[in-house]
Amino acid sequence: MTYTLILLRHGNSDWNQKNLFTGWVDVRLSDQGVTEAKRAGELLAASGLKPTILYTSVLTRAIQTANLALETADRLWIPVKRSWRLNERHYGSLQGLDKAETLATYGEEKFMTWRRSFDVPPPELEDDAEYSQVHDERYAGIDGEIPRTESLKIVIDRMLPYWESDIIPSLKNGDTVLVTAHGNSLRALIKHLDGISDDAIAELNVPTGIPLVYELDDNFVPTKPAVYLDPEAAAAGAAAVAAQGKK
Ligand SMILES: O=C(O)[C@@H](CO)OP(=O)(O)O
Repeated sequence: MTYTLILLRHGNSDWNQKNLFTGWVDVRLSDQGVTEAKRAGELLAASGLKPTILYTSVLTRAIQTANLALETADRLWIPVKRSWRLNERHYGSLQGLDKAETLATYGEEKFMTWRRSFDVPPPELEDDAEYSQVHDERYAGIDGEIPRTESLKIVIDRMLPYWESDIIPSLKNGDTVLVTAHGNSLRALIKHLDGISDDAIAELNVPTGIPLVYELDDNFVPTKPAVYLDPEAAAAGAAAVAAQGKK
């Protein structure tokens, strides 16, 4: 028995376009992101893959992306589950800062440690800061504290319980699962699925808006390398993410 899992990072957002650290700030898709999301739906339809359940974060850019992709693929009707556990990594006090300015101010080593180290979170965001989420009603019911910052390790620790409790049961049920989430929450899931080391994960970047398809075995381990439905665009998109800040 094999299981099909499709991962999709949201399309380019307004803040991706402006080159700002985003994290839990609830920005919307840019026009480019809308186009990317529709194209993701075209790629899904052309591949013959038919998602039967959708998982998203509770951030608008992921929800918009999923809706546009599924509408394009004529599957807007499938059941949906959303969880904050699929949210982007909380970027702490970097949320809202310009990536190029941050790089220039703090230097490459610190910038890359904050962006891509496994377990060093950026400084915490103050509760009264403009881009804090502590009073956001969508997080009123979350178990435990709302994060003030997160490392990739912390994202893995809050995302994996949901993978186990909800997404794996859907796969076991025979569903073709579409997970629409974020650069760093998907890096967390890919690290787990592909068994990538804490060091090597620094090099992995996820492009916006291109479905990544896994075939998993009975132990939910990939039977072969996952495939982007547009490999060329995915490689170019991942390189663009890696270069953020340097322009
Ligand atoms: O700003 C963010 O929230 C993320 C994703 O857009 O950026 P980065 O790729 O720098 O982790």
